[in-house]
Amino acid sequence: MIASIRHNPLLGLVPHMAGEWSGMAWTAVVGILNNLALIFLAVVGSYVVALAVLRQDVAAPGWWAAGIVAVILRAVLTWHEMDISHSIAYRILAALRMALFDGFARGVPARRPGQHTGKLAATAMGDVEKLEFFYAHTVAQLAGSAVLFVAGVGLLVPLGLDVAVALLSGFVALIAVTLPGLRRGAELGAQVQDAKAAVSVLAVDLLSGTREILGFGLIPQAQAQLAERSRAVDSVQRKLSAFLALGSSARELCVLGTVVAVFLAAVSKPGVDPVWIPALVAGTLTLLAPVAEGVATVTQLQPHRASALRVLEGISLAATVPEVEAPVAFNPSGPLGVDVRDVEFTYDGGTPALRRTSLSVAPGEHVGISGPSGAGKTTLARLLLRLWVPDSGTITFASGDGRTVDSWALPEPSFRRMVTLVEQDSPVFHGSVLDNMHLADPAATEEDVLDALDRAGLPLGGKRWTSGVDTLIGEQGMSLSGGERARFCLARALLLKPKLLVLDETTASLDAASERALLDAVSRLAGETTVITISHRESTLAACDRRVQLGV
Ligand SMILES: Nc1ncnc2c1ncn2[C@@H]1O[C@H](COP(=O)(O)OP(=O)(O)OP(=O)(O)O)[C@@H](O)[C@H]1O
Repeated sequence: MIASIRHNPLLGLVPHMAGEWSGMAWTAVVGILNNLALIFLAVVGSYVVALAVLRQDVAAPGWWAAGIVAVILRAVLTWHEMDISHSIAYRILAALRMALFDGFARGVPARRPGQHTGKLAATAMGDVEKLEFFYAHTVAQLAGSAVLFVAGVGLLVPLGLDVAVALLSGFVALIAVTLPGLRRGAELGAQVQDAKAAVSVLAVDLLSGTREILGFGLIPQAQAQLAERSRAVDSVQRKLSAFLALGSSARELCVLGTVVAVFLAAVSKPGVDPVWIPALVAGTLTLLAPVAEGVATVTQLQPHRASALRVLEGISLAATVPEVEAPVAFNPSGPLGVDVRDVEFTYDGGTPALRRTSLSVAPGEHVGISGPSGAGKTTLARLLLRLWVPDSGTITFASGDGRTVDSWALPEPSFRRMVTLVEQDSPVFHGSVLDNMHLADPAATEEDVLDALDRAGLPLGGKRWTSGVDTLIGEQGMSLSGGERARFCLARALLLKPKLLVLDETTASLDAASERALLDAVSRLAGETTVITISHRESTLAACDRRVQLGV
């Protein structure tokens, strides 16, 4: 798949905008009609002027009427062309971004060291915007100028083969002056893209490290780094702009030369009425100008191709987990037991993170898992959550009445409601309490949310929560204390009434009182939820029915 899209990524993206094909074709038709109206206007205008200058004659009313109709048509068609290409552009933007975020959602949990949010953001923003204009406008423009050019050459043939050949030679010259710069243009285009992605990567790093930057007094260095990378974009962008301007001037010279050649070929032809010569020149000029632009566009497609490749790679990110092929209905009313049998897991290119591990947890049991740093405790939690697939071994769930099912046979939606994870740094998003709770369960009512918060030991009372579930908690949950945040994330998980709850170092950074409040909340789940608590803290492990040591 990746090999074939590498070959022609611009074509590879076309199926992802299937809903817009007819709109794109219609834009091309409107573009052709608009260009035709322009050519017609140039021809009529030149004819009327030539008649007045060369013959001191006034054109018949029909010519004036035709000119006025052409002006009105131009105005209407230009507006319509812009209108439809803008609305298609927005829809293409949305279609590509949705496909891209789908890909990110599938593939990003695997997080390889080379992956960076800044690069992904640059792809989702810059690359998609560049492509949106290309598909919504440029493709139609290219198709339109190609159709008109072929028609124009055909129309000139009856006037004389040499006139048509002059026009064709102009086209060849346009390509000839553009081709030598192809590679350099591609190199500069790629450099611009890389430089922009580097700014995006740095911006994401700086934003996520704001506290460290302030804490270590690194503001001048951060500003200098950002300025340096921005200057790098500016410098390479200026080189590219100068290079493109040079190419554009060369093509304008070709257009001028072609117009002169057509003029000479036409005037040397006996029987051609001189009053039509200016019209022929104007027609040639208006026909050739968009072709020159089209040649420039086609030969400068490398950055678009590179953008399309990045977007396609994002869209086609391999899923970190396979689709459930033969889903099994399994929805016990009570807590879920779990049997981990000989499970092994290694991250891409790494050493084994979890070595041959077996563990049994009975329905309703509260088991504590400890072990040295790097033993694979978090990895096990993520395997239990089906974020990754074990390299070998099995994970089986069991109901209280003894029925069992392979983890990978459970349909995704019911699995996500039954098994849930709260980590030490579970994300809390910008927005209200309710917004955050709706991430877990979009159908949760205010009462459900208040109940879950109560059960997690964080009742919304007092001045702090005057707006109740509408209280804003700020980006990354910045207005919550560590203890509140842990209970808030626990409440979000409890909203789902999970049958297996995995807590990964949830109490790690809490003081004794906050830890107690959270453990009390967990102990109230006894009988309805199986709990696996991963922790280094003796006090947290002491609250478990049983302990298991990993990596010894
Ligand atoms: N995304 C990843 N890519 C590559 N290697 C990873 C990744 N995540 C963890 N590892 C490696 O896998 C091993 C197990 O990590 P894991 O986080 O599961 O250990 P842990 O027992 O939870 O450690 P700690 O107690 O320090 O949290 C470690 O050697 C770690 O470096």
